Amino acid sequence: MTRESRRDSETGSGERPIEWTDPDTFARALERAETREKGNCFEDFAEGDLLEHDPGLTLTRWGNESWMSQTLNHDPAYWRSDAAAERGFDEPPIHPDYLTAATLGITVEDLSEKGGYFLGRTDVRFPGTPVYAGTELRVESEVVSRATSSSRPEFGIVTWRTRGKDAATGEVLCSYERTNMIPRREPVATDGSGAATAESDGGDDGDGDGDGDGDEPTLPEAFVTPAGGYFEDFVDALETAEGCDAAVAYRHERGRTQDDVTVASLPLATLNTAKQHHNVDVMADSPSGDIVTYGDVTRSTALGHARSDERTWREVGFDDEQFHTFVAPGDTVYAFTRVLSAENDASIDAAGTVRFEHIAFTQDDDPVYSGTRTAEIRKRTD
Ligand SMILES: C/C(=C\C(=O)O)C(=O)SCCNC(=O)CCNC(=O)[C@H](O)C(C)(C)COP(=O)(O)OP(=O)(O)OC[C@H]1O[C@@H](n2cnc3c(N)ncnc32)[C@H](O)[C@@H]1OP(=O)(O)O
Repeated sequence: MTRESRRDSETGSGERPIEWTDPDTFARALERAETREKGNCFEDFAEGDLLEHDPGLTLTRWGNESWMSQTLNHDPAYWRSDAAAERGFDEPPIHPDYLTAATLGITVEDLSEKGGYFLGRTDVRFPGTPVYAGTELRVESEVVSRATSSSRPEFGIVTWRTRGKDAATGEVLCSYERTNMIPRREPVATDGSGAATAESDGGDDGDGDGDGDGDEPTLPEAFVTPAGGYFEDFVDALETAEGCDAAVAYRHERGRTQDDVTVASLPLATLNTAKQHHNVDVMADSPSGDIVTYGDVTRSTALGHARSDERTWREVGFDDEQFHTFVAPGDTVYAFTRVLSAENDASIDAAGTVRFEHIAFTQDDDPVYSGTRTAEIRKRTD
C-alpha cells in the first residue's frame, strides 16, 4: 500500500471511484474545490522588498526576430550582419524594445499576474548594451513605494525598480521604474460616497490644461515636418519652428492591426503570464471585455513606425511612459511624433542626440500610449 492510499483509507475516502467526467458531478466538484491562486496582491508588497524572479529567458535571435518583425521594427542593423557591422555591432544585436519587454515579461508572475492596470514606466535605460543572442537574462525587482488609490478602493498603486541582468556576469542590461494598480485582497474602507475622488481632483474641468476654465487645450499654429530622418533634418525643423507658434510634429503612415500573434503570442514568448493577454474566458468579465495587447507590444509597434522615418544610430532611453487605455484584437496601432530637442552630444561624432515624444493611437484616434524617447540619430555623410 502506498503512503497516499493508506492516508485515503484512514480518512475514509478510500479509493472510491468518483465520476469526474459526469458533467453534473464535475460542476459540483468545481464549486466546492479551492482554487490554487497565482500572483500577489497589493498587501503582499512592502517597501524595500527585493524579489528575485524565478523565470529566466535566453535572449535568442528567434525571440528577437519574432518581436521585431511583428512590431514592424525592420532596422537592417538588427537583421543583417553587414548593416550591424556598419553600426559598430559585432553581429545583429538584441533590440532594446525586446530586451525591455522580456525583462518586464519575466516579472509579471510575481508583480502583476493578479491583474490591474499598467500605469506607467520611466527611467528605462540599457547600461549593458549592446546585448547579443545567447545571453541569459535574470531579473529582480525592488518595491520602491506603495500608495493608496483614491479613485479605486479595490486597488493599490505599487512602484518597483526592475533590473534585467546578464546571468553570467551580473551586469545590468536593462533597468526601469514601473507603476501598476494592483488588486487589494481587502478593499480599503470608504463611505461609498465617492467623496475622496471628488475632493482630490482639484476642480479640474477635464480639458487637459488643468486650469478649470473650460478652454480647449491649445495647439500650436503650425506643425513642421522634418525633410528627412537624419540628425540635421531634425535640427533644421526645430530651427524652422523656433520663434514661431509651431511644433515639429507629424504622424507616421504605417499601422498594425492587433491579431492573435501580437496580442497573445508575443507576450507569452517573454514569459508574461498576465491573463489580460491570453485568457479570453476571464477577460470577458473585465472592463475591456476581451484580451488586450501587452503595453510593450503597443509601444514597440508605435516606435517601429517612428523609427521607419528616421536614421537611428542607438537607443538611449525612455521616460514618462504611460498607458492610457486598452488596445484590443482588431484595433490598429498608429504613431504620432513630436521632436523636442536635438543636441550635438552623442557618443560618436557621426550622430546627434534627439529627444522625441511619441504617441501611439488607434483607428479611432484614441491615444493609448505616450512617452519620451532619447535616441542617437545618424548625421548625413554626403
Ligand atoms: C504588462 C501589462 C500588464 C501588467 O503589468 O501585468 C499590460 O501590458 S496590460 C495592457 C496595458 N494597458 C493598460 O493596462 C491600460 C491601463 N490604463 C487604463 O486603463 C486607464 O489609464 C486607467 C483605468 C488605469 C486609469 O484611468 P483614469 O482613472 O482616468 O486615470 P488616472 O486618474 O490618471 O489614474 C488613476 C490613478 O492612478 C494614478 N497614476 C496614474 N499614473 C501613475 C503613475 N505613472 N505613477 C503613479 N500613479 C499613477 C493616478 O494618480 C490615479 O490615482 P488615484 O486613484 O489616487 O486618483
